[in-house]
Amino acid sequence: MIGRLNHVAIAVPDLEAASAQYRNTLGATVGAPQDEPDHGVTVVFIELPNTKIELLYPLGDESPINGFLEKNPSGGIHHICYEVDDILKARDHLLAEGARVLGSGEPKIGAHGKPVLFLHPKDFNGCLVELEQV
Ligand SMILES: C[C@H](C(=O)O)C(=O)SCCNC(=O)CCNC(=O)[C@H](O)C(C)(C)COP(=O)(O)OP(=O)(O)OC[C@H]1O[C@@H](n2cnc3c(N)ncnc32)[C@H](O)[C@@H]1OP(=O)(O)O
Ligand SMILES: [Co+2]
Repeated sequence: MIGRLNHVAIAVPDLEAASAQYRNTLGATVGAPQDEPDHGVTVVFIELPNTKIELLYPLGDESPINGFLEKNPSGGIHHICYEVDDILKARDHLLAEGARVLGSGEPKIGAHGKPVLFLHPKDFNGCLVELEQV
């Protein structure tokens, strides 16, 4: 069911500084900030040869990243995103397996314009999992 690793997301306390560090210190190809109001984040994607890094910064008071940064003020790995062919089929399988799908359970459109869902970290070894239909 899960396919390629689409991205690894890192919540950062300073998006500009983290972007400059990846661009200048790590010599990576760093995209422009992208507001995702539906998800309460501003994201920056870093293209790697085999996957992407998604830098996450809170957008708005309700952002799910605020709580994470309060607990982890210097930032940290926030989630990993796996690709799936059919997100509704994957969701129904996961629900049947007893996993918790976060939010309404209906996919939202993510930063790549594709449907995404999130699975509770407590069900996956303390790791917040995102699924993206590609
Ligand atoms: C758009 C873009 C894209 O790629 O397209 C994105 O990714 S958007 C990315 C932003 N969107 C999301 O993250 C949506 C999914 N996230 C959520 O629904 C929520 O953040 C959540 C349910 C994971 C956590 O909600 P919360 O922070 O209010 O809840 P709590 O603080 O009570 O956390 C409950 C327990 O989960 C743990 N916990 C919280 N967040 C994480 C995380 N990222 N990774 C691992 N564990 C986590 C807490 O430490 C706590 O553990 P303990 O009980 O042991 O203390
Ligand atoms: Co993501």
